[in-house]
Amino acid sequence: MCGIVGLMANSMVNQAVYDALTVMQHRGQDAAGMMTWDEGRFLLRKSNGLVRDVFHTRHMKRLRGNIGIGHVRYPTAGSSSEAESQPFYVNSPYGMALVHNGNLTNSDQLVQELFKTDLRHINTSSDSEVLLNVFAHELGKQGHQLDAEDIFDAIRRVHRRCKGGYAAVAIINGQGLVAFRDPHGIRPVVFGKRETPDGPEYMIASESVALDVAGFEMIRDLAPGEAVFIDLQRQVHTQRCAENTRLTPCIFEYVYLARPDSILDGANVYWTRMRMGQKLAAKIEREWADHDIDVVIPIPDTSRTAALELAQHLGVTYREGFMKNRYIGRTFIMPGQTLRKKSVRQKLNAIDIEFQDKNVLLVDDSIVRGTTCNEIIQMAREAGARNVYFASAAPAVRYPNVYGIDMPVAMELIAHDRSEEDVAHLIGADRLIYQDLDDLRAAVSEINPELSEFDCSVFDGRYVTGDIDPDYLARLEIARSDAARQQEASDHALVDLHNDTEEIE
Ligand SMILES: O=P(O)(O)OC[C@H]1O[C@H](OP(=O)(O)OP(=O)(O)O)[C@H](O)[C@@H]1O
Ligand SMILES: NC(=O)CC[C@H](N)C(=O)O
Ligand SMILES: [Mg+2]
Repeated sequence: MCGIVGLMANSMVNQAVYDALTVMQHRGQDAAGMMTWDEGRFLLRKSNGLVRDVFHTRHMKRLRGNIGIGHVRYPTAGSSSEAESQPFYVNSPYGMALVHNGNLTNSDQLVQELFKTDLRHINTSSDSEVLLNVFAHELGKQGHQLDAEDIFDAIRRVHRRCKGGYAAVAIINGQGLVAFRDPHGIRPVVFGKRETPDGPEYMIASESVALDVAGFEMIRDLAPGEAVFIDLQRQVHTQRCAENTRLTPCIFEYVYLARPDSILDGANVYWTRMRMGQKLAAKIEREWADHDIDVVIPIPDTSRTAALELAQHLGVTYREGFMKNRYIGRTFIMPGQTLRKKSVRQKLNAIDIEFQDKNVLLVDDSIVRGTTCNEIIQMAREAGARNVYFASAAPAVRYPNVYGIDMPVAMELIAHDRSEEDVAHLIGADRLIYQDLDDLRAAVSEINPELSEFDCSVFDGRYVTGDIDPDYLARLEIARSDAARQQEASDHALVDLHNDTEEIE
């Protein structure tokens, strides 16, 4: 899950793109980038780091133009080198730039096809460069006088060729801004409008919170397989560009990935997390009616919403027993296990009096590798807790993700091939309670009854695109385990637009 944004405005877009990326920083902390279009010229700045570190005043001054796209990256393919940060650019046809959230599952095959049949070279191991080149190649078949129908025809063929989860926004030189979403709607994308005295402006983004901060009214989510094209006259064209579409959004967006103040596919993320807390409380009442929990303590940040609701429904005191260092980012999306582990201790510190001689129920939104709960349970014991119970607002994460969340290796998941008792023992909890999958699904669909199906692959091993088999997962494991990535060189030279110099105009 990266964050993407596209903006067509009537004045310079650089600051609004920057602001949108800042509010989507939680979707990717490795790299950030922006490409603007200034009457026939693309301008680029991208680099490793947080938004505030990547864009300095001199870069912002250079990013001129009324159309722009931006990206915050959390790599799920290739390396975390600067060369693979986004946006990507190709000069033919027209000149195009693209940002992508998600992960293509047939990227290797597409690289071969692009090289052998389409005569296109992919210079990195990023699937997003592949997606851009497939789109560019298909657009190149449409002839000279491009209109909305031509763009939609090209996207129709992109959907036929590309498999996996993808939400993308692109600028086509001299034509406009275009966005599309995969036929299963796995990754989110919304678009909105803002009226100005000079006419309407449009923003497309991964999460509605980006529209909120910039004062855009949400129009709607893109439907699965749908594309939106905004031409230079600010005319909006939309079309469903895939057959057999089925909305099965990634349920992990509601559990952890998205900000609680976003609304995705008509479901308010905050409300869904409240429901998760309520349902978890009901499970505890069902299965452990005579519990002896003295206090419910959340593990900041994401679990707070569910934990407070859980405590209220159980009628147990809720206390903030862990203080979070606001300057440390999300640990789950950090690269490498050593860094993640170290960061949990730097990020969270216990307030001893909330633990001394108490039976505490620690609540997290999910347990993935077990990095956080391992450390936290130890900290609770060090702080004097009598018994440490642990509850997860999501079911056990047992299977790899292949659609844009970087958990590609089953063996790295603490619950893979293990019973709940085994996990409880391993993390050192006196009791462990996981949410049931049906309850998690209900927590979202009760908020928006039109949402009935989800990609729940990390919980049930069922991959909605139907192209994932054990061989695929075995190959992914070899390529993307933490161990494999440690060996990979991360300093590939940046081959891209050559206007990214440190020069000040
Ligand atoms: O079992 P693990 O592999 O540790 O992964 C799960 C943990 O990681 C996430 O927290 P994170 O620190 O990324 O972000 P947050 O501050 O939004 O909770 C999530 O909220 C869990 O706490
Ligand atoms: N998390 C994502 O959406 C990643 C996008 C893309 N696959 C990359 O690795 O850059
Ligand atoms: Mg957390």
